[in-house]
Amino acid sequence: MAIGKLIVLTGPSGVGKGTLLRSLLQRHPELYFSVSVTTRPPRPSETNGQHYYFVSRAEFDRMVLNNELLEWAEFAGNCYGTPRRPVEENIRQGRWVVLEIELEGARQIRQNFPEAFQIFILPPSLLELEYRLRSRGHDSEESIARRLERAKSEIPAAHEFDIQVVNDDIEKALERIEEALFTPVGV
Ligand SMILES: Nc1nc2c(ncn2[C@@H]2O[C@H](COP(=O)(O)OP(=O)(O)O)[C@@H](O)[C@H]2O)c(=O)[nH]1
Ligand SMILES: Nc1ncnc2c1ncn2[C@@H]1O[C@H](COP(=O)(O)OP(=O)(O)O)[C@@H](O)[C@H]1O
Repeated sequence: MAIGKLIVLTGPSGVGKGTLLRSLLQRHPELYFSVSVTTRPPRPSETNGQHYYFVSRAEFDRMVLNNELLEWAEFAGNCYGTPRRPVEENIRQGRWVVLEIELEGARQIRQNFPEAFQIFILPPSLLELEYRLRSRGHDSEESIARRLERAKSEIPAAHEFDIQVVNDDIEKALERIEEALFTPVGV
Protein backbone atom coordinates (compact mmCIF):
# COMPACT_ATOMS: atom_id res chain seq x y z
CA MET A 1 0.00 0.00 0.00
CA ALA A 2 1.15 3.55 -0.74
CA ILE A 3 2.78 5.32 2.18
CA GLY A 4 1.52 8.86 2.73
CA LYS A 5 3.70 11.83 3.29
CA LEU A 6 4.32 14.47 5.86
CA ILE A 7 4.02 18.18 5.01
CA VAL A 8 5.25 20.81 7.46
CA LEU A 9 4.02 24.40 7.33
CA THR A 10 6.05 26.85 9.41
CA GLY A 11 6.49 30.59 9.63
CA PRO A 12 6.16 33.35 12.20
CA SER A 13 2.98 33.79 14.17
CA GLY A 14 0.59 36.12 12.31
CA VAL A 15 2.07 35.44 8.86
CA GLY A 16 -1.13 33.72 7.71
CA LYS A 17 -0.37 30.00 8.16
CA GLY A 18 -3.83 29.26 9.55
CA THR A 19 -5.53 31.27 6.81
CA LEU A 20 -3.54 29.53 4.05
CA LEU A 21 -4.15 26.14 5.60
CA ARG A 22 -7.91 26.66 5.82
CA SER A 23 -8.06 27.37 2.08
CA LEU A 24 -5.70 24.52 1.28
CA LEU A 25 -7.86 22.05 3.23
CA GLN A 26 -11.02 23.35 1.55
CA ARG A 27 -9.49 22.91 -1.87
CA HIS A 28 -7.88 19.54 -1.05
CA PRO A 29 -10.12 17.73 1.44
CA GLU A 30 -7.98 14.60 1.03
CA LEU A 31 -5.25 16.28 3.13
CA TYR A 32 -5.29 15.33 6.82
CA PHE A 33 -4.66 18.21 9.25
CA SER A 34 -2.91 17.12 12.43
CA VAL A 35 -4.65 18.73 15.43
CA SER A 36 -2.04 19.71 18.03
CA VAL A 37 -2.26 19.72 21.81
CA THR A 38 -1.58 22.98 23.59
CA THR A 39 -1.56 24.43 27.09
CA ARG A 40 -2.67 27.80 25.66
CA PRO A 41 -6.22 28.75 26.70
CA PRO A 42 -8.74 28.58 23.83
CA ARG A 43 -9.63 31.76 21.94
CA PRO A 44 -13.38 32.49 21.66
CA SER A 45 -13.39 31.32 18.02
CA GLU A 46 -11.65 28.00 18.75
CA THR A 47 -13.21 24.57 19.30
CA ASN A 48 -11.56 21.80 21.29
CA GLY A 49 -10.56 18.96 18.97
CA GLN A 50 -10.86 21.07 15.83
CA HIS A 51 -8.25 23.81 16.19
CA TYR A 52 -6.36 22.26 19.10
CA TYR A 53 -6.80 19.83 21.96
CA PHE A 54 -6.61 22.16 24.93
CA VAL A 55 -4.87 20.43 27.85
CA SER A 56 -3.43 21.30 31.25
CA ARG A 57 0.32 21.56 31.75
CA ALA A 58 0.21 18.35 33.83
CA GLU A 59 -1.51 16.49 30.97
CA PHE A 60 0.98 17.90 28.46
CA ASP A 61 3.93 16.79 30.62
CA ARG A 62 2.38 13.33 30.91
CA MET A 63 2.10 13.07 27.12
CA VAL A 64 5.76 14.10 26.73
CA LEU A 65 6.89 11.52 29.29
CA ASN A 66 4.81 8.77 27.62
CA ASN A 67 6.36 9.59 24.24
CA GLU A 68 2.90 10.41 22.87
CA LEU A 69 4.13 13.49 20.99
CA LEU A 70 6.00 13.38 17.69
CA GLU A 71 7.56 16.76 18.47
CA TRP A 72 6.84 19.58 20.88
CA ALA A 73 8.04 23.07 21.76
CA GLU A 74 7.41 26.03 23.99
CA PHE A 75 6.13 29.17 22.28
CA ALA A 76 5.32 32.54 23.88
CA GLY A 77 4.84 30.97 27.31
CA ASN A 78 2.79 27.92 26.28
CA CYS A 79 3.53 24.36 25.13
CA TYR A 80 2.47 22.92 21.79
CA GLY A 81 2.89 19.38 20.46
CA THR A 82 1.86 16.96 17.71
CA PRO A 83 0.07 13.79 18.86
CA ARG A 84 2.05 10.89 17.42
CA ARG A 85 -0.59 8.19 16.85
CA PRO A 86 -2.97 9.93 14.37
CA VAL A 87 -0.05 11.14 12.25
CA GLU A 88 1.57 7.71 12.06
CA GLU A 89 -1.75 5.97 11.36
CA ASN A 90 -2.78 8.36 8.59
CA ILE A 91 0.61 8.13 6.91
CA ARG A 92 0.44 4.34 7.12
CA GLN A 93 -2.94 4.50 5.41
CA GLY A 94 -1.42 6.48 2.54
CA ARG A 95 -2.70 9.97 3.43
CA TRP A 96 -0.83 13.25 3.23
CA VAL A 97 -0.62 14.73 6.69
CA VAL A 98 -0.11 18.46 7.28
CA LEU A 99 1.53 19.84 10.44
CA GLU A 100 1.23 23.58 11.15
CA ILE A 101 3.99 24.10 13.71
CA GLU A 102 6.71 26.54 14.78
CA LEU A 103 10.41 26.37 13.92
CA GLU A 104 11.77 24.23 16.77
CA GLY A 105 9.15 21.57 16.13
CA ALA A 106 9.83 21.68 12.39
CA ARG A 107 13.52 21.03 13.10
CA GLN A 108 12.64 18.03 15.26
CA ILE A 109 10.50 16.66 12.43
CA ARG A 110 13.36 17.19 9.97
CA GLN A 111 15.63 15.11 12.20
CA ASN A 112 13.17 12.26 12.50
CA PHE A 113 11.44 12.43 9.10
CA PRO A 114 14.03 13.76 6.63
CA GLU A 115 11.66 12.95 3.77
CA ALA A 116 9.00 15.39 5.05
CA PHE A 117 8.28 18.31 2.73
CA GLN A 118 8.94 21.55 4.61
CA ILE A 119 7.41 24.92 3.71
CA PHE A 120 8.34 28.25 5.33
CA ILE A 121 5.83 31.11 5.03
CA LEU A 122 7.36 34.59 5.06
CA PRO A 123 5.63 37.94 5.64
CA PRO A 124 6.06 40.72 3.04
CA SER A 125 7.75 42.74 5.87
CA LEU A 126 8.02 42.84 9.66
CA LEU A 127 5.77 45.89 9.68
CA GLU A 128 3.05 43.97 7.81
CA LEU A 129 3.50 41.05 10.24
CA GLU A 130 2.94 43.39 13.19
CA TYR A 131 -0.09 44.86 11.43
CA ARG A 132 -1.56 41.37 10.88
CA LEU A 133 -0.98 40.34 14.51
CA ARG A 134 -2.71 43.50 15.71
CA SER A 135 -5.59 43.45 13.24
CA ARG A 136 -6.32 39.82 14.08
CA GLY A 137 -7.25 41.09 17.52
CA HIS A 138 -6.54 37.83 19.41
CA ASP A 139 -3.49 38.66 21.42
CA SER A 140 -2.54 41.00 24.26
CA GLU A 141 0.21 43.59 23.71
CA GLU A 142 2.58 41.34 25.66
CA SER A 143 1.73 38.34 23.51
CA ILE A 144 2.15 40.39 20.30
CA ALA A 145 5.58 41.59 21.49
CA ARG A 146 6.65 38.00 22.26
CA ARG A 147 5.46 36.81 18.86
CA LEU A 148 7.32 39.61 17.07
CA GLU A 149 10.53 38.89 18.99
CA ARG A 150 10.24 35.23 18.11
CA ALA A 151 9.57 36.12 14.45
CA LYS A 152 12.89 37.99 14.28
CA SER A 153 14.76 34.83 15.28
CA GLU A 154 12.63 32.49 13.11
CA ILE A 155 12.74 34.36 9.78
CA PRO A 156 16.52 33.90 9.23
CA ALA A 157 15.92 30.11 9.33
CA ALA A 158 13.70 30.20 6.23
CA HIS A 159 16.54 28.94 4.01
CA GLU A 160 16.57 25.59 5.90
CA PHE A 161 13.22 24.74 4.28
CA ASP A 162 12.40 23.09 0.93
CA ILE A 163 10.52 26.17 -0.24
CA GLN A 164 9.93 29.71 1.02
CA VAL A 165 6.60 31.35 0.18
CA VAL A 166 5.94 35.06 0.76
CA ASN A 167 2.33 35.48 1.86
CA ASP A 168 1.62 38.83 0.23
CA ASP A 169 -1.21 38.06 -2.18
CA ILE A 170 -2.97 35.10 -0.56
CA GLU A 171 -4.10 33.53 -3.85
CA LYS A 172 -0.56 33.63 -5.26
CA ALA A 173 0.85 32.12 -2.07
CA LEU A 174 -1.69 29.30 -2.25
CA GLU A 175 -0.86 28.60 -5.88
CA ARG A 176 2.83 28.42 -5.03
CA ILE A 177 2.14 25.87 -2.28
CA GLU A 178 -0.17 23.83 -4.51
CA GLU A 179 2.39 23.83 -7.29
CA ALA A 180 5.08 22.54 -4.91
CA LEU A 181 2.83 19.84 -3.46
CA PHE A 182 0.92 18.62 -6.48
CA THR A 183 3.22 18.98 -9.48
CA PRO A 184 4.51 15.51 -10.32
CA VAL A 185 8.29 15.12 -9.98
CA GLY A 186 10.08 15.57 -13.29
CA VAL A 187 7.51 17.98 -14.78
N1 LIG B 1 6.14 22.80 17.69
C1 LIG B 1 4.82 22.97 17.56
N2 LIG B 1 4.32 24.19 17.29
C2 LIG B 1 2.97 24.31 17.14
C3 LIG B 1 2.10 23.21 17.26
N3 LIG B 1 0.84 23.65 17.07
C4 LIG B 1 0.93 24.96 16.82
N4 LIG B 1 2.20 25.38 16.87
C5 LIG B 1 2.76 26.73 16.63
O1 LIG B 1 2.68 27.49 17.81
C6 LIG B 1 2.67 28.87 17.47
C7 LIG B 1 1.59 29.59 18.27
O2 LIG B 1 0.33 29.10 17.90
P1 LIG B 1 -0.98 29.87 18.35
O3 LIG B 1 -0.93 30.18 19.81
O4 LIG B 1 -2.15 29.10 17.85
O5 LIG B 1 -0.86 31.29 17.64
P2 LIG B 1 -0.99 31.73 16.11
O6 LIG B 1 -0.36 30.68 15.26
O7 LIG B 1 -0.28 33.01 16.10
O8 LIG B 1 -2.45 31.85 15.82
C8 LIG B 1 2.44 28.92 15.95
O9 LIG B 1 3.69 29.20 15.34
C9 LIG B 1 1.98 27.52 15.61
O10 LIG B 1 2.38 27.15 14.29
C10 LIG B 1 2.67 21.93 17.54
O11 LIG B 1 2.02 20.91 17.65
N5 LIG B 1 4.03 21.87 17.68
N1 LIG C 1 -2.11 37.44 2.38
C1 LIG C 1 -2.65 38.13 3.38
N2 LIG C 1 -2.85 39.46 3.27
C2 LIG C 1 -3.40 40.18 4.28
N3 LIG C 1 -3.78 39.66 5.47
C3 LIG C 1 -3.62 38.34 5.64
C4 LIG C 1 -3.05 37.51 4.63
N4 LIG C 1 -2.99 36.24 5.09
C5 LIG C 1 -3.50 36.28 6.35
N5 LIG C 1 -3.89 37.52 6.69
C6 LIG C 1 -4.46 37.99 7.97
O1 LIG C 1 -3.40 38.02 8.91
C7 LIG C 1 -3.86 37.65 10.23
C8 LIG C 1 -3.00 36.49 10.75
O2 LIG C 1 -3.30 35.31 9.99
P1 LIG C 1 -3.30 33.86 10.67
O3 LIG C 1 -3.76 32.91 9.60
O4 LIG C 1 -4.05 33.89 11.95
O5 LIG C 1 -1.72 33.67 10.96
P2 LIG C 1 -0.90 32.50 11.69
O6 LIG C 1 -1.78 31.26 11.67
O7 LIG C 1 0.34 32.34 10.89
O8 LIG C 1 -0.62 32.99 13.09
C9 LIG C 1 -5.34 37.30 10.07
O9 LIG C 1 -6.10 38.43 10.49
C10 LIG C 1 -5.50 37.03 8.58
O10 LIG C 1 -6.79 37.32 8.13
